[in-house]
Amino acid sequence: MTEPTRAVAQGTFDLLHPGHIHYLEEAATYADELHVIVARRANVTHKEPPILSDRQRQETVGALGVVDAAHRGHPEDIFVPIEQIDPDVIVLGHDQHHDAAAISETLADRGIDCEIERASTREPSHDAELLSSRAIIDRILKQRG
Ligand SMILES: Cc1cc2nc3c(=O)[nH]c(=O)nc-3n(C[C@H](O)[C@H](O)[C@H](O)COP(=O)(O)O)c2cc1C
Ligand SMILES: Nc1ncnc2c1ncn2[C@@H]1O[C@H](COP(=O)(O)OP(=O)(O)OP(=O)(O)O)[C@@H](O)[C@H]1O
Repeated sequence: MTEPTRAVAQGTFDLLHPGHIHYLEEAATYADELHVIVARRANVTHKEPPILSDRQRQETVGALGVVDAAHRGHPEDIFVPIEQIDPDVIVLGHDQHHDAAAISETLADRGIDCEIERASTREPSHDAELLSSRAIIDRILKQRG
């Protein structure tokens, strides 16, 4: 009996939208199981911090049918969950700022044998559709602020 293959996807996943679903559904096609690492608020430094707690974002992502397990990210070392999950493939998001080559190098240094893929972009399917947590927040502020 061969072990199920595992894919990892990751992100902040503050206010969920169809872009997240597109990314996770695509990431899930790379392996038998999809494991998602949800970024800790403290590690989201490249943009404004999420509105929702680490726990709420992890539990919401974990409830999605396409996700086999949602993990709260490690506070300091982003490769600790990778060592624990031991994935066959890491699927980067279409706009994620990580450099695939740099990740590959660290994986090799840490003896982790894992492919790296980049997911595609989901474009809006209608004018009013928002495919960004930030844009959803902006609309809330505009309409309710
Ligand atoms: C291979 C990999 C492992 C990650 N592991 C963690 C982690 O352990 N802890 C964490 O807070 N964030 C982790 N992240 C999430 C990054 O912090 C996340 O990609 C970054 O916040 C960008 O998220 P965004 O796409 O939502 O902007 C990881 C990202 C990658 C690519
Ligand atoms: N429209 C989209 N199409 C495909 N993937 C997406 C889309 N929007 C977000 N993602 C992916 O979902 C993951 C989590 O993204 P994130 O939590 O940063 O959401 P976001 O809506 O992009 O946030 P923000 O609007 O604050 O930048 C990332 O890997 C990102 O590439």
